[in-house]
Amino acid sequence: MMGRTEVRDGTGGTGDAVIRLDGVCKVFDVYRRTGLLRRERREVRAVDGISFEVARGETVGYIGPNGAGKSTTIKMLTGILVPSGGSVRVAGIDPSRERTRLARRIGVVFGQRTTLWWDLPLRDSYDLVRRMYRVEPARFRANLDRCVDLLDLGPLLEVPVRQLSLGQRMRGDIAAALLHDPEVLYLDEPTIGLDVISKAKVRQFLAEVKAAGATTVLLTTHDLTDIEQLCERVMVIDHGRLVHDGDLAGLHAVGASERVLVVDFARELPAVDVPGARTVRVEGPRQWLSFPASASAAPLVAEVAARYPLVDLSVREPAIEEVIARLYGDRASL
Ligand SMILES: Nc1ncnc2c1ncn2[C@@H]1O[C@H](COP(=O)(O)OP(=O)(O)OP(=O)(O)O)[C@@H](O)[C@H]1O
Repeated sequence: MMGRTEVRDGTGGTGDAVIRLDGVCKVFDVYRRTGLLRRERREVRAVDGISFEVARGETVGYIGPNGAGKSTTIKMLTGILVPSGGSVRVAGIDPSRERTRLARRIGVVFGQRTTLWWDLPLRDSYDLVRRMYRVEPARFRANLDRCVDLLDLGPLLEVPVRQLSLGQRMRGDIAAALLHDPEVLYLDEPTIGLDVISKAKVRQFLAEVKAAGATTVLLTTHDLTDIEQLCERVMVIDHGRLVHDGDLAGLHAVGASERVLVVDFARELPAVDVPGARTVRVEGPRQWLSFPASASAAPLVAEVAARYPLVDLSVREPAIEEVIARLYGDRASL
């Protein structure tokens, strides 16, 4: 299952790993009231023996269904939570022991909440970041100019954060996380709730960060397009365990997932019959054709267009949950 080949050094790890987890666990005690004065203790193993390494400059997707343990992992990587077992190193630092020292070396973006100051204009928030991390002025200016340029922040710098749209705020948050040149960037759902244009801007910016090669990125998302556009490697966590570590194609192959071509014809037709796909739904002139996610849609589209009066089409990606459900279905039947 672990589809990655790693060159190990004598210390049991890869030479240039910036993030290193070895047998990491996090157990929460959860109490449930069972009577007037009685409560029952239950253990939740949110992370259950995870080991992986991420090399310098890699952008890795970290995905899984709700409650899988992604946020718990990221909280251990930032030092907010102390692991119940195993060891964590980020840039050579044990996060829970040296959280403040680590903070200078990492950047964190949570899609669900902002790290910016709500009532301050973006520019003032950035100035506070500069002072907090004691970023050298010339470096700060260069980083800010680059972010303003690539994230289109120019017209927003004087606007208080609370007046920004979600997409604008997210771009502002991403810039704030990078102004101190972190070696490692954690992105927790950076495109959640964004419109198509904002999503594209965020992805394009992250692609530039990746191309520059200096930052190691761990990306948590429910949007497979984020992964497809940014990550050669994807790790899947479910029930606190790593169930896949490899490329996205490998995940689709293992999960036997399917994409759906939605076609609109000029008129109602019986279910179409084209090689490499099966028609799974017909509704008036619209039909849904399922085909393997690992296959290209191009030959299928060409075939349909050549044989039928095609008016419009779109391709629907499988949801991560669906891929993982299949992956698990397959494993359960082994
Ligand atoms: N502080 C806590 N106390 C008790 N249980 C917790 C706590 N934090 C997380 N859990 C539990 O640990 C498990 C993993 O949660 P976690 O938030 O890491 O999942 P996730 O993969 O980030 O999910 P989501 O995609 O919904 O954010 C869940 O069962 C959750 O209920």
